[in-house]
Amino acid sequence: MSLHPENPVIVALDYADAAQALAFVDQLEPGRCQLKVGKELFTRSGPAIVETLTKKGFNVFLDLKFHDIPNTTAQAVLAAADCGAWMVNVHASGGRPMMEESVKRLRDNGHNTLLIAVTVLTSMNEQQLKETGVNYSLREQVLHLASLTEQSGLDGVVCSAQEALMLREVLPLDFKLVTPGIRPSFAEKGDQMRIVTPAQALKDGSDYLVIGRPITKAEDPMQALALIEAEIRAARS
Ligand SMILES: O=c1ccn([C@@H]2O[C@H](COP(=O)(O)O)[C@@H](O)[C@H]2O)c(=O)[nH]1
Repeated sequence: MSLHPENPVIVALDYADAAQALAFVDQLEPGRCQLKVGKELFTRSGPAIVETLTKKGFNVFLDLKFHDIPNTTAQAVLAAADCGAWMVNVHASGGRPMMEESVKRLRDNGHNTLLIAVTVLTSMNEQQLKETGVNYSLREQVLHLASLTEQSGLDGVVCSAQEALMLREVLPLDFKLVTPGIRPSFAEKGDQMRIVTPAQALKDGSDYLVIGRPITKAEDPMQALALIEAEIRAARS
């Protein structure tokens, strides 16, 4: 089994501006969940939003999925850590030198920020992956990129919880599996292809469940979060 954190939910704050994000966050007590700042909110509101959420006592996953040459990526990862992010990420398909340089740059500068890598986006299926020129099956590609990520010294990967059981069999217990594409039974699939319920994701070895629209677009976001937490408690009892 993996070393599950007590509160595994990472809420994706995919809001158009800081005011909307903070209106949601102000209803939460720190420690109840982690928060994710992604490309939309970061591009609209800048690094200040990470500092604000961190000062409120939340762990912030800055999900900018860097993918560039090693030096550029490493400097961007360092900048993300300097903002106070608890977790940052790159695309594993950027390759070993890019990942090794990024983790080295973080540690050389005294950061213990978690660095993880995206394997195959949870919005992709077999056919879409093939169209990008990858000839491995989707599961083979996830396994291949997760192994490369682990060999490059990173802390974990972003994958679908559909791949969690497979990865848990071969990767160390403390290697983090961060899984978007989480859909409780009451939520719509939207553009996600490889979806799993919160309870099943934890059962199969996910460490963190990234959940956006099922909470943020719900009629009552706090009630949606409470329902998900209840499902998690039941799965653990
Ligand atoms: O493979 C990936 C990597 C990142 N994401 C991000 O997670 C959230 C999921 O939001 P939902 O609304 O629950 O679908 C979103 O911010 C994505 O950018 C992902 O979905 N898949």
